[in-house]
Amino acid sequence: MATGKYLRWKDAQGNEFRPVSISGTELLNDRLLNKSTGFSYEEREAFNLNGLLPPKPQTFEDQLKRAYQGFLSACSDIEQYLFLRALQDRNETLFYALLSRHVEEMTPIIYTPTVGKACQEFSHRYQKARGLYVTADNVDSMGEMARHFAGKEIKIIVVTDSQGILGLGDLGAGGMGIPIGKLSLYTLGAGIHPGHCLPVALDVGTDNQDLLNDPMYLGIPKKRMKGEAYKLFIDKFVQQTKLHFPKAVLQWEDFSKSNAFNNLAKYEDEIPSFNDDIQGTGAVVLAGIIGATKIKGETLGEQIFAVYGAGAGGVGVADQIFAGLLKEGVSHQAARDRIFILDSQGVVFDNREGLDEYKHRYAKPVSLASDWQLKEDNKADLSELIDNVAVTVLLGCSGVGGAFKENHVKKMLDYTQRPMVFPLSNPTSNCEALPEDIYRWSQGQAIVATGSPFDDVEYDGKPYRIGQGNNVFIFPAVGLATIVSGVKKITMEMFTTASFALADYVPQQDLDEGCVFPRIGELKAVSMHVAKAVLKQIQETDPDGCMCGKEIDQELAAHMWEPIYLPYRRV
Ligand SMILES: NC(=O)c1ccc[n+]([C@@H]2O[C@H](COP(=O)([O-])OP(=O)(O)OC[C@H]3O[C@@H](n4cnc5c(N)ncnc54)[C@H](O)[C@@H]3O)[C@@H](O)[C@H]2O)c1
Ligand SMILES: O=C(O)C[C@H](O)C(=O)O
Ligand SMILES: [Mn+2]
Repeated sequence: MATGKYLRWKDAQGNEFRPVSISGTELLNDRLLNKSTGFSYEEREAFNLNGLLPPKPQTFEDQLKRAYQGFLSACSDIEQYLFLRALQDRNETLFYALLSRHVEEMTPIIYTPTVGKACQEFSHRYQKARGLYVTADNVDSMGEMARHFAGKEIKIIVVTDSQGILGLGDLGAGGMGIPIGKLSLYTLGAGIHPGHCLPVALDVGTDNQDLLNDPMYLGIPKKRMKGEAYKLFIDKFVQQTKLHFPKAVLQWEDFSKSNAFNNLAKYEDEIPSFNDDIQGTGAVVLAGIIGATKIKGETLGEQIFAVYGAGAGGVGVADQIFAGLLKEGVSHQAARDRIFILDSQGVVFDNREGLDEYKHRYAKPVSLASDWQLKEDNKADLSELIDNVAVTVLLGCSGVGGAFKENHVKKMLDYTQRPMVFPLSNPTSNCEALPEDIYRWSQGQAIVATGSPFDDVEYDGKPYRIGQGNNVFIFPAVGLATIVSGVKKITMEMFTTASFALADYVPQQDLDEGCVFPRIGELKAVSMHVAKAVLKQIQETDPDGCMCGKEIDQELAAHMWEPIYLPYRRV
């Protein structure tokens, strides 16, 4: 639990209280300690708050009511986002209590899809400082910057360089919205104390010309740092992080594909870290596929997979499917043979010049297509792949809205009664197909999941709930398990375990109705279930290691933060 200013103590009678040493406006301006109108008469007296608040203290429930009214009176999704962010910056306890009472309604506001718009409009909507902006000019002084967070014991950092924000691309300094949103889900979903969370934006410039042309742009108005200079900068950032935030787990988020793979490979043995787009996405998608195979009464090894989009998400998904196939006993070669990846040039064949390193393992021999009818020799697009290969699982990680068409889904029905069609790209406008179209094209037979949230769809008089295949069902749990256990390396096996645990969580009734993911409203229960499974695996893999002799439930409970007010006593 939190140290320093945010301690929880018990007195001799067993009454819990928080020892607080600050007072007056300093206390009201501390987002982790502020109770605002919730300070009692006694606390107002003890903490020098007289005259600083409207006279009548309010109950927590009334504060929540007022906050919810404020949320509802905001007239658009972005206004609601700004309302919630402002509340978060004033009073985190109230913010998380409100969120936890309205998870389904508010997650799409603080997270995908609205957070995408907030990142795009960042410079025009900026309100208050949060997190760290690390640049080439200040990276060497991270020690000094870290002092602002002294006493908070940073345990989880989500960092982006903003080059691949969702499917929206390079958003420069505006990408900061993503670490802030992801970390809110760490607290909401995994109970991590908000004081332990640090959002970081690495501002290395931007290649987004619209931002560079915008006089209001708040980031460094220069082209992106690249090559050796970029690598050196990232290295400095990691070394400084290890030094000044020695307890932190590092989550890489929304880096462009090559940097995503390179940074992960370079540092995963050096600092407990993972790339959410690669590994979190891989695990969540495998879970959905496992659920769908249960619906179909088939195995993973009976499927043929087309992963549309061969970047961080797509190759991460391919890697995790590969691991799932191996776990089922399928051979390396047979597993590779069943996974096709496509990028902007179509199916990845081995005749490509300058093929990116991370795509090699799924490149298919071009001879495979020798008898395919192709518009262009040795090149196959998605239609041509599905015309020639009995694809049963179609996964979208391309960021290309509307890329999945009727002919793709219809053709899959020739190969299987229940095709899996997961358009996973975010935000909503980048989704490869609308769920209602997929149901129409497949006469309700497709098993559908999307990355962004969608309302239920009615087809042929029957309602369908659209499962959200989003890494939110994985990263808070894996991050929590890492923090709780103190493991030094986050492994592929931890993600595979998380994936099977998530699949296990989905009740048979949901599967019967064709839905392979839990409701977002269950995020906390899901995260606890998945984190437990990962902790168990850590314990079993290394019985003498960091989880030796520890009771998992107790360890988890000791890390849980609840958004409630404790009485304050002056120290
Ligand atoms: N649901 C989730 O949890 C989740 C997780 C991660 C990423 N995503 C989404 O996946 C998308 C991609 O993210 P990323 O981080 O992998 O990006 P990325 O840039 O690393 O990869 C995008 C890939 O799509 C390919 N592509 C682009 N245009 C294409 C086209 N016309 N046809 C086929 N392929 C094309 C690119 O070549 C690249 O291989 C984004 O929209 C993102 O929101 C979703
Ligand atoms: O942020 C999300 O909603 C999921 C994922 O990390 C993405 O980049 O799209
Ligand atoms: Mn992401």
